[in-house]
Amino acid sequence: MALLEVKNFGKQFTIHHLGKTMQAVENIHFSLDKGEFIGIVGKSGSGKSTILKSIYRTYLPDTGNIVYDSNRFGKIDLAKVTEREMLYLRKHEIGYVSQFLNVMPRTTSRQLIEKALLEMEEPVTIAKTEAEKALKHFELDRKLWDTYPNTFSGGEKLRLNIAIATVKKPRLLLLDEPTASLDQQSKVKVREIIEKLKADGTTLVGIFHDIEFMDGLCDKVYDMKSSPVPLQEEGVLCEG
Ligand SMILES: Nc1ncnc2c1ncn2[C@@H]1O[C@H](COP(=O)(O)OP(=O)(O)OP(=O)(O)O)[C@@H](O)[C@H]1O
Repeated sequence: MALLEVKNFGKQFTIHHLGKTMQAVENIHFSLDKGEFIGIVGKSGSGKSTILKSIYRTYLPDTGNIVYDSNRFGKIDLAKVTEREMLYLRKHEIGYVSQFLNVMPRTTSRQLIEKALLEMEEPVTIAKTEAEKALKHFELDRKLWDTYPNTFSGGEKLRLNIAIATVKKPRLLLLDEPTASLDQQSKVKVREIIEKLKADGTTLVGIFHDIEFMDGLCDKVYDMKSSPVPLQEEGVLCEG
C-alpha cells in the first residue's frame, strides 16, 4: 500500500512585479511504498524543490493531490490538510532537510537535537544520550556541541541539519540537496544514516546533484522529463 501518492500535481507562481504567472511544474505523478526511496532528477529550474516544498506544504499545490498515509490521521491529502494537522505531521512524521539550516535562535546544537527527540516523546535521558550519539556520528567537533550554530561553517550547519531531522526517524523524509557542500567523509556518514532509516522503514524522496550518491540507495528515479521508471528498467542510477 502506498505511503505517498503524488497525483497530477501542479504548481504555479505569480511574479507580482511582472503581473504574470508561471507554471513551475505540472502533471507530476509518482507513488512510493513504505521504506522506498525515490530520487528526483532533472535540470536546474525544472521544479524538483517545488515538489518537495509542496509535499512539506511550504508551498500550497495548485492542482492535484498529495496523498500521504499518516500514522495519526490515516490517508490524507497534504494539499488539503489544515495548518494544525500539517504542524503535527512536521513535528512527528515528516522531516525535511535542505541545504539551509533554519532553526530556533539562541539554541545550541545539542539542545536542538534533544528538542527534536523530546518532540517525539523520548524521555529526557534518552534524548540526551541519543543527541550525543548523533553529534558524534556526524563528527561535529565537541567545542560546537554547546554553541549556537549561526557561526558554523556551511558543512557544519548541514551536518547538524541532517542530524536534527534524522534522529526523529521520520516516517517520510524529504531531502533537498542535503549533501551539497559536504566532503566525501561526511557524505558517507549521511549515506549510512539514510541506509539505516530506510532499513527501519522510513520512506524517502531525495534530490541529489551528486548522482553517484544516489547509486544503490534509491529504488526509483523520477525524471522531471518523464514519468517514473521502475529501477530494473532504468538500471542506471540505482541498484535496488
Ligand atoms: N517562491 C517562488 N516564487 C516564484 N518562482 C519560484 C518560487 N520557487 C520556485 N520558483 C520557480 O519555479 C521554478 C522551479 O524552481 P525549483 O527551485 O523547484 O527548481 P529545481 O529543479 O529545484 O532547481 P535547482 O536544481 O536549480 O535547485 C524555477 O523557475 C523557479 O524560479
